This record gives sequence, C-alpha cells and structure tokens, in this order.
Amino acid sequence: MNLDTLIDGLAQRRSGPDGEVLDLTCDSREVRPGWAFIALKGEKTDGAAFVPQALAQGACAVISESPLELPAGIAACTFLADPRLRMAEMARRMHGTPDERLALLGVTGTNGKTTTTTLIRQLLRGAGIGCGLVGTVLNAAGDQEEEAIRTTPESPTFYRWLRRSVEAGDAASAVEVSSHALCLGRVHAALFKVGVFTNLTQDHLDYHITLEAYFEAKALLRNQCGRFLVNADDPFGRRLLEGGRCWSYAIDREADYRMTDLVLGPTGTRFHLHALQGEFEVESPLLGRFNAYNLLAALAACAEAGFDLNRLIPAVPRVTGAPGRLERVDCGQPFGVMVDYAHTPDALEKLLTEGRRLLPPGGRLHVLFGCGGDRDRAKRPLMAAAVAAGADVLWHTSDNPRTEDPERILDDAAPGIPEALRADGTRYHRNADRRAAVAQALADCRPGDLLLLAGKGHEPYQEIHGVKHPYSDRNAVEAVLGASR
Ligand SMILES: CC(=O)N[C@H]1[C@@H](OP(=O)(O)OP(=O)(O)OC[C@H]2O[C@@H](n3ccc(=O)[nH]c3=O)[C@H](O)[C@@H]2O)O[C@H](CO)[C@@H](O)[C@@H]1O[C@H](C)C(=O)N[C@@H](C)C(=O)N[C@H](CCC(=O)O)C(=O)O
Ligand SMILES: Nc1ncnc2c1ncn2[C@@H]1O[C@H](COP(=O)(O)OP(=O)(O)OP(=O)(O)O)[C@@H](O)[C@H]1O
Ligand SMILES: N[C@H](CCC[C@H](N)C(=O)O)C(=O)O
Ligand SMILES: [Mg+2]
Repeated sequence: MNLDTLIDGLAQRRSGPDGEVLDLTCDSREVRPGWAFIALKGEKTDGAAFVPQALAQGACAVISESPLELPAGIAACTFLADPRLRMAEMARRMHGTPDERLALLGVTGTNGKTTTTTLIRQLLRGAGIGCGLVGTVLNAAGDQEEEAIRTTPESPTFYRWLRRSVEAGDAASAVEVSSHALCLGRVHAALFKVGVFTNLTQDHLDYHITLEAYFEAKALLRNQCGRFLVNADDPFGRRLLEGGRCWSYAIDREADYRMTDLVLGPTGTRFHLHALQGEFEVESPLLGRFNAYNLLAALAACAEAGFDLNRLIPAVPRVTGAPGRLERVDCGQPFGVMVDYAHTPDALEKLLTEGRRLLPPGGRLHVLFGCGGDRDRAKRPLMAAAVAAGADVLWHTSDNPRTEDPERILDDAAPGIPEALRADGTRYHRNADRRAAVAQALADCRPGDLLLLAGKGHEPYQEIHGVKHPYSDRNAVEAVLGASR
C-alpha cells in the first residue's frame, strides 16, 4: 500500500465510525487493540523483531522500513525514506494537527528547559489559562498528569499529549525540546508559536561528538518557530542573534526583555522587568540567579505568544518551578539541605555559586555529586572540577550508573579534583553507594553548614547495572534525619 494512502486511511479511520485505527506507536510494548505499530530500525535493535508482540497485543496495521510478511487483515506499508520524519507527520495528522490549535512554546538549551517550561505552565494556569506540558518530569494536558520517561518523547507520544491538551481545552502547551529530539525528528513538523534558547554548555558529547554539532542541533528548533527568543547573555545565544530573526532576553545587557534591580535573597528573588509590553515589578519565591533567567525566559515567551503580562504577573508569587530543583529538605535539622538536578559542569558551577550565597557565615558548603553512566564521559572530570572549585567538603558518589561499572565512573571523574584535595580525608570522601554517602554527609554536617545533593533532583529511582531501584535523595535524607529526631 502507498504510504500516503495509509496515512489518509489512518487519519480518516481514527474519527470514522468503525474506529479501527485508534493510535500509533513505535514501541511494541505500548500497542493496544486497534493501534498501528511502526517498526523502526534503531542502533540497538530492529523494531521489526517486535511485530509479533505488537500483533499479539492487537495492532491492526504495521508500517516498517522493509517489506514484512503479515497475516491477512493487517494493513501494511513500507517507508521509502526518513522513517522518523514520516512517523511524525503521520502522528501529527492522526491527532488532528494539534500544534495548529494550541499556542505551542518550545524550550531548548543545555540547562533550564524543565524549569522554564514548568514556569510557563504554572504562570498560565495561575492566570486561569489552560496549558499542557511535555518534559523531563511530567507530561500533562489540562489537569491530567503522567510521570515522563524521557525529556522529549517520540513523535507519537508527543502529538498524543498535544491532542489531549486540545481536548482538555488548553490554550497552550509548553514543550521541552532536547537536542536528541531535534536530531531524531521527535517534534518534526510541529509549528511552535514561540521557541526559547536558554544556554549551551558541555553535555551529550557522547551523542553529538563536538560542541559545535550539539549547537547546530539545538539551533534547528528556530526553523520551526514563529518567534525565537534567545538568551543574549549566553555566547551561543549571541551567535544565534547574529543570524537575525531572533528576539532576546538578558540580565547583563540590552535586550528585548531584560531586568534591572535584581535582588537575590535567601527566600526569594525580586527584579524590575522591562518587557516589550511594559514595565513590571516581579517578586518570586524562586531562588538563585539561574532561576531569574528561567523566570525571565518564561515571562518573555508567554508575552511573545500573545498572553497579557498584566494577567500573568500577579501569578508569579505562587509559581514555584519544577520539583527537585534547589528544593529545601527540612526535617528540623540545624543545618541546610537542598536537592538539585545539576548534572552538567555549568549547572554545578551555578548551583555552587547559589549555595555559597545561601550559606550562613562560618558554615561549610558540602556538595554530594556523581556522574551519570552511559552518557558523555568527557563531562565527568569537568563536573568534578566544578565541585572541587566551589565546595568546602566533597561527597563523591554515584548518580545513575545505568549499565556502567559505578567505580569506573568515579575513577573517570576523579582527575578533575586536585590530588591534594583528594588526599584530604576531611574534605574529600568517596563512596559509590549513594544512600550511604548521603548518610555519611548528613552525619558530618554541623549547625550552620549547607549540604547540596546534586544530580538526581526529582528522580524517584537509581539505575544500577541496568536495573532501576526505588530511590530519591529527599527520601534518603528524610530516612536519616527522621530517624534521628
Ligand atoms: C540516542 C537515542 O536517543 N536513542 C533513542 C532511539 O534509539 P534507537 O533508534 O537506537 O532505537 P532502539 O533502542 O535500537 O530500538 C529500535 C526500535 O525498536 C523499538 N522497540 C524496542 C524494544 C521493544 O521491546 N519494543 C520495541 O518496539 C523501539 O521503540 C525503537 O523504535 O529510540 C529509542 C526508542 O524511542 C529510544 O529508547 C532511544 O533512547 C535512548 C534509550 C536514550 O537513552 N536516549 C536519551 C539519551 C535521550 O533521548 N535523551 C534526551 C535528552 C535528555 C536531556 O538532555 O534532557 C531526551 O530527550 O530524553
Ligand atoms: N538557566 C539555567 N542556567 C544554568 N543552569 C541552570 C539553569 N536552570 C537550571 N539550572 C541548573 O540545571 C539543573 C537542571 O535544570 P532543569 O531541569 O531546568 O534543566 P533541563 O535543561 O531540563 O535539564 P535536562 O537536560 O536534564 O532535561 C538545575 O537543577 C540547576 O542546577
Ligand atoms: N536528561 C539527562 C538527565 C540526567 C540525569 C542525571 N541524574 C544522570 O543520570 O546523569 C540525561 O539523560 O542525560
Ligand atoms: Mg529537563
């Protein structure tokens, strides 16, 4: 069968009386009766191997990269080229081009995507405007929320959430767009009303190989956006601005959206916002300079999408951002504990700057950190160096080792820490068991100290030797401090 005919058929049948083809997926494990299964050839495996499972689960159509023998009654066709792009086009049509029926706001950049998209959703909903979310922590439409598995899902899941948003009456949806997503066509064909570029620093070089290729991947988002808003304080942001067709936001220089009189306090942040739509006093419970950037980006994106800042500003005091980012854990202990998701050298440097700002005089800054397995190995010593440069006491442990040997990951990071510091038994501690390391760090904290637990943020699991174990930094802390109360 010709692919266009099948797509037309799928698009029509979805809303037709027989309801034969209900949805699409490229993951056999997701197939439900009446769904079409798209068998993609990947790096690790060939989706064609899972056709029997898809059929057993009730698939009524199979689209594959090469012809397959299928039972009678199963609609079939093959992709001629670019299967991931064709899959996205198909999903978009099946779900009724939902991107055209919502104000879609896409956020890319190395750090700040989850925070900025979450702020956009909270700001709009706080002003009584429905907004969906697709991102690292949550996928959401209307009041429906589901834990996410990856930052940007494959296109069938992405467009499904947008359709749910349309059905729930949302006016907008905020989408985190990872560089992997842009390379793998996960948001292909979507029309973003506004795109945001937050910053670019080292990450994911296992996949992109060079920082330049990583930048090129992020820059692809601009081609799908009506307006593209760029952080002018970021060197890569300035390169995008030189290319024209961009709007800017910044703290340190002139921009279309900028702030002055920034006050970073121990319980919140204040600034004066200069927007294209007017001037506003902003007061937020968010902590830290990097969150001032995220809030500025979120407000600018909403304004560029046509939402009235006069309606959004009153919601700012109730907007708290994403879970597991600079989040306090308070069990009544005489020292500070905060959970954060910093897992890049730049995020760690920025986190430690905020930690230092929040530290009471005379207190010590403890930082517990590790590096993720099956990810950019080159960032490991740089992460360790960022912690060594800013912490008084280092607790070097595991993050998600995934399929790698935990001790080898620690070995990779260690050269980033000066040898003299590594030999200092009071300032440097190494233990690959994260739960045990958290307990040791807590036991070492004195009144007035601050312990930052970096890297795992909201994550409810730790993946070791390929197995996800229930774990959260917050729970690990509460188990120790709760027990000692
Ligand atoms: C580099 C990358 O992103 N690879 C993704 C890509 O892999 P792939 O094309 O090689 O696929 P594969 O694993 O060989 O499988 C081939 C096909 O068989 C299918 N399959 C596989 C098993 C099965 O039981 N049934 C089944 O149907 C798969 O769904 C796939 O369609 O497509 C797969 C199917 O969707 C993804 O699981 C896989 O993500 C891997 C696991 C991954 O770890 N990705 C991370 C790095 C990622 O995407 N991260 C970004 C950025 C994070 C951030 O900075 O925020 C993200 O957006 O999350
Ligand atoms: N604008 C920013 N600039 C630099 N660092 C930031 C910024 N915003 C957040 N961070 C740091 O990065 C961490 C991750 O933030 P966030 O989850 O918002 O980023 P992300 O881009 O969604 O990350 P991921 O790539 O994992 O999806 C935070 O916990 C904080 O330490
Ligand atoms: N989206 C990021 C999350 C990293 C989270 C951190 N806890 C780790 O495991 O490295 C990634 O997939 O690289
Ligand atoms: Mg994220």
